[in-house]
Amino acid sequence: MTDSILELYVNDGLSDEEIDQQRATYGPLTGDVRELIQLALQTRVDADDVARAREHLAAAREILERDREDGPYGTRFNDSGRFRNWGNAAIGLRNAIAPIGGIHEDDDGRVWTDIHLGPVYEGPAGHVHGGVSALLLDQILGDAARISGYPGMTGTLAIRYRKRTPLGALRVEAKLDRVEGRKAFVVGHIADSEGICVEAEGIFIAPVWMVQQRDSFAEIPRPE
Ligand SMILES: CCCCCCCC/C=C\CCCCCCCC(=O)SCCNC(=O)CCNC(=O)[C@H](O)C(C)(C)COP(=O)(O)OP(=O)(O)OC[C@H]1O[C@@H](n2cnc3c(N)ncnc32)[C@H](O)[C@@H]1OP(=O)(O)O
Repeated sequence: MTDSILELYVNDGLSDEEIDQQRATYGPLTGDVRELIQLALQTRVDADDVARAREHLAAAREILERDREDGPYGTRFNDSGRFRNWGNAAIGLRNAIAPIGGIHEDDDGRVWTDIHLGPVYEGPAGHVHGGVSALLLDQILGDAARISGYPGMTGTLAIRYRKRTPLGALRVEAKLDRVEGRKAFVVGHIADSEGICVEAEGIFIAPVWMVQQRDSFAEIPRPE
């Protein structure tokens, strides 16, 4: 069965140089917008200054809207096999709400990231929103499955919030536990400097269309 999700896996024919150029152009824009999101929450300037700042933002929007796409970014790749999921809500390079900047892989298959969650990810006062923790774990557990050779969609994500997760510096990590047929079982956690705050077990299931696509690649593509 052809799955409509495949229509969002597109070879856009860009050269590696063009991809690098896009990264250099749009990455810093994402960083600026990320800072703006936090400023919108934290600024204490008065109404006149807010009005002036909004005029500048309107001018910036007018420029950016001159040439834009509609709809989701999807997953794009080129002839040399570089994959981009730059719209991804957890890790996308062009997504200003994505909290993860990049991931590390260890030789033993452990995947981890060190992140700093600012006040825009707040749930309980001063602490991380539980849904944001789930977002982080879904991504890093999914990446651990993929990097171990078993990419899949999240079938089940079981989360145990063991203690409150403070905003600030956190480590998120995950590792493949076992594989049964099309199901990859992955375990992971979020920790602060004093230990584990949130634990998770995920079951990542390779849909049939993904198994077919995966088999046509020499190795599982690494999104950038
Ligand atoms: C050009 C392609 C390139 C390929 C390489 C790609 C690189 C990929 C890059 C990146 C990878 C991803 C990294 C991202 C991380 C973030 C992931 C997300 O946030 S995903 C969004 C949230 N998840 C969904 O929206 C899923 C929605 N659900 C579904 O699509 C289906 O239900 C799916 C695929 C999960 C299962 O559907 P079925 O039709 O394949 O499953 P059936 O055939 O019924 O069952 C297979 C086995 O799985 C069990 N199963 C089915 N559903 C289950 C579930 N929900 N939980 C646990 N087990 C389940 C069944 O009991 C069965 O087990 P038994 O083989 O009998 O032992």
